[in-house]
Amino acid sequence: MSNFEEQGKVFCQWLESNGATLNKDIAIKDYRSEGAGRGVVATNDIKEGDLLFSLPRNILLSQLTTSLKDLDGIGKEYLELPGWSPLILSLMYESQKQDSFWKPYFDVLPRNFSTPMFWDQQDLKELDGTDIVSKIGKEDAEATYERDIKPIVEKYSDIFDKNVHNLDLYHLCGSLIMSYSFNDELQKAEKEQKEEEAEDSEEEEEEEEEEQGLISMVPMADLLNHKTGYNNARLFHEQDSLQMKAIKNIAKGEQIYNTYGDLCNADLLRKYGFVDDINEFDIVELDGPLVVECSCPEADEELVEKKIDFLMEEGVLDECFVIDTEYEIPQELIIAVHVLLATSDEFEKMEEKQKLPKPKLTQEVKNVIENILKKRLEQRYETSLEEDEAELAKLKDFSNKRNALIVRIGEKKILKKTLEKLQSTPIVVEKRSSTAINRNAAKKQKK
Ligand SMILES: C[S@@+](CC[C@H](N)C(=O)[O-])C[C@H]1O[C@@H](n2cnc3c(N)ncnc32)[C@H](O)[C@@H]1O
Repeated sequence: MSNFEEQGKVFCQWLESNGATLNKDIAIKDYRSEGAGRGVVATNDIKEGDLLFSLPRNILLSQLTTSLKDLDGIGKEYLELPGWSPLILSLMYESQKQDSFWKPYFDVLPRNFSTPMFWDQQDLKELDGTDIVSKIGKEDAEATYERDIKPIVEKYSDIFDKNVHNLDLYHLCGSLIMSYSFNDELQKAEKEQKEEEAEDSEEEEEEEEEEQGLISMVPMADLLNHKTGYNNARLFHEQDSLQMKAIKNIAKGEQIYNTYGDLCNADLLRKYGFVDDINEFDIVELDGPLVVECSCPEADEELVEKKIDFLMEEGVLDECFVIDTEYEIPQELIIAVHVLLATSDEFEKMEEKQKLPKPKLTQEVKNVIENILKKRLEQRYETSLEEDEAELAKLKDFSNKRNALIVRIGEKKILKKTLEKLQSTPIVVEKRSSTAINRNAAKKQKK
């Protein structure tokens, strides 16, 4: 038996000896040849609704279950850290503790990640032009390390070793949380109750309401891979346990897939380090500045700022407009372009009445949006769609370059198809007051 298999076996024994139950018709399987690490397979036919495994809450690893909380001194302090920091610190601690309760679990967790956070400059270059670049967040993560983690590690030198519990381990644990954790709603309720009993301050209650659940590591549930369109299992958060159940009939030999959400390839790559060859949830973002630049290239800056504020207040303009695999132009984008094209008189009226124009696709608006799509397609990427497709055909591995190419190709296809669809969409001819006529009238009045 290989070490890889042996670790899987020990992990299952650990689960069962701690109260978990595993359906006899499932098994852990090695999917490394498909670039997917471990996964879970049906070893016999499974029926929709069947329990695949049940996990008692005490095996979950969270800021509330880690043995860190029982150590003198530090207890309260790490729990008060914001965001993921309490769980990151818990993982940093438990992962290096030789007699950790979760040792068999850590032994099956990866130590390397293929997310862009860990790519070298050459691979990162492959992402140029895509929506991922601005979202990798390595600098923000490192700032959090300096602010929240490092001071605790240094302060409690009897618990932590700064040479071991360092930035590398922090990145590893942060990446584990990013790609393996779950939000446990029921534990959140318990946590709230406990903390409310301890401190009944209004401010804290407000903070907790904003939380989405208690972020936890859920051994075994996190062994399931994801494949868009193939989801056949779901985790149910019951009072005493977490239960993974089949949500479809699963035939013998099929892989059991959880869902990580309806994620586009850019998000799958950024958070999980893989992409789907075909992904119906792919999207492209058209960012606000590009829309403004194409709609009013020479307009007076003050007016443009006012228009942007107005659009944001009305909820039309956000950081970006999103187009998906339906290839439709968002109504909000059409409205935004109308507002950005408006003369100062027209805009004054909109502001006065607090009324947005209708999302009519006039010739002028169509031209601007075509230009936005062309610019996004032609100016941001260094290669063409055809070049990318030819390059992809040559690659047989699961490399970072291949993943980046698939993201680029997905984005470019959406842009091209949206452009084609827009070009074949008939325009709305305004009977009386087209924007252009309004503009001329406004100019005449001024004279
Ligand atoms: C929740 S874990 C699933 C278990 C994981 N395969 C393992 O060996 O530990 C999520 C990670 O599994 C891998 N993964 C999940 N689905 C995948 C897929 N369809 N193709 C490639 N890798 C996948 C990615 O590395 C992802 O970050």
